[in-house]
Amino acid sequence: MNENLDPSSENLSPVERDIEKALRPQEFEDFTGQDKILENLRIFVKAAKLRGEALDHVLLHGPPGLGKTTLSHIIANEMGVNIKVTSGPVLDKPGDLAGLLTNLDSGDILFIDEIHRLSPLVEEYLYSAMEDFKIDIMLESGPNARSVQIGLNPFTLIGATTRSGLLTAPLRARFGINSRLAYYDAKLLTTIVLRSSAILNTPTTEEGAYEIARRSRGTPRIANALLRRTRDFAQIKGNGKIDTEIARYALSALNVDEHGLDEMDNKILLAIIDKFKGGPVGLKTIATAVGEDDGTIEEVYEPFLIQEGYLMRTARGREVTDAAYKHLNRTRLGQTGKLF
Ligand SMILES: Nc1ncnc2c1ncn2[C@@H]1O[C@H](COP(=O)(O)OP(=O)(O)OP(=O)(O)O)[C@@H](O)[C@H]1O
Ligand SMILES: [Mg+2]
Repeated sequence: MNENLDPSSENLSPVERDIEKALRPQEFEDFTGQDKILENLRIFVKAAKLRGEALDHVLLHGPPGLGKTTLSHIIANEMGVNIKVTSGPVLDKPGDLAGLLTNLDSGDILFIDEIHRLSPLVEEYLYSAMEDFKIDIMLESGPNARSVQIGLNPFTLIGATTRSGLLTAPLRARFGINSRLAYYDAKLLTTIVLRSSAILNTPTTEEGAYEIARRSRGTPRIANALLRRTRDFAQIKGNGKIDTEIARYALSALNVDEHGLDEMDNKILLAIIDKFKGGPVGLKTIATAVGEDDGTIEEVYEPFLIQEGYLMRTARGREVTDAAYKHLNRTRLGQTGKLF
């Protein structure tokens, strides 16, 4: 994904990080879209609070930037509990996990990002913690080594992943609540852009917001990033206001394609068209052609291309649609290599 448009929070400047924080919804009320998921979560949170219990474990999956981390923090706020944040690759020994788990108060949330990247050893260690709120810890080492079982405060594990296909069945089965976030339509993203521009004190017309929204790849993170950059253009090249004209100007200066597809989206479609006559072609072959991991293509890029009608998944492999040819200004050739 284009780095400028998809800043993961680690490589943001302090100012940008503050902005990111200000834009992040804090309560169910501020979170736009994903209605079905929200509706259920509100009920589960309310019921758990009424019973004075920890919320059941939650698995959030879906493409990057759709609100998994945001939703986890909202759940903690709404439950009125603490949230400890870690990630799969960081937890490389069961001991790291034990330290975190034993420090959780009753009802607290442990958020594990990129949970598909847990090592098998740590994952197995997590099973009894999730199921019985118990873990084994090793006392001493060498010949005196022995393990004791200790009880944990009831807690909620929230796991987030962009690659749910990589989760093992036993881990997946231990989540009582399992939600897949979907891409946002342009209308929802317009609401998000308008909310963000209000927080940023940038006057924005509904049409201007829509122009940004419809070119944001169905993704709130990209919509917010494009809004911030468009705001810069509005300030320097315009009168500080965002309308359709300045939005179009900014988006074209930022090389954002008319339909919001990013570089990798277009690369995938072009490879299928130019190298494989539009398909069908296998996923691994596409991955090699564009130099991207096949799992990432399958779980990050394909869902959007399929949703937007550029790509089809068939029994014989991936095929592009006429819309893809049109989008990329290519002409579909017949089997003989001649034009239809
Ligand atoms: N439903 C929403 N309403 C308003 N803003 C949202 C919504 N979802 C996400 N955002 C905004 O988009 C940004 C990215 O969301 P978030 O970090 O939660 O995505 P993520 O799914 O955790 O992504 P990743 O897989 O890369 O970790 C947030 O900072 C937030 O400002
Ligand atoms: Mg996240």
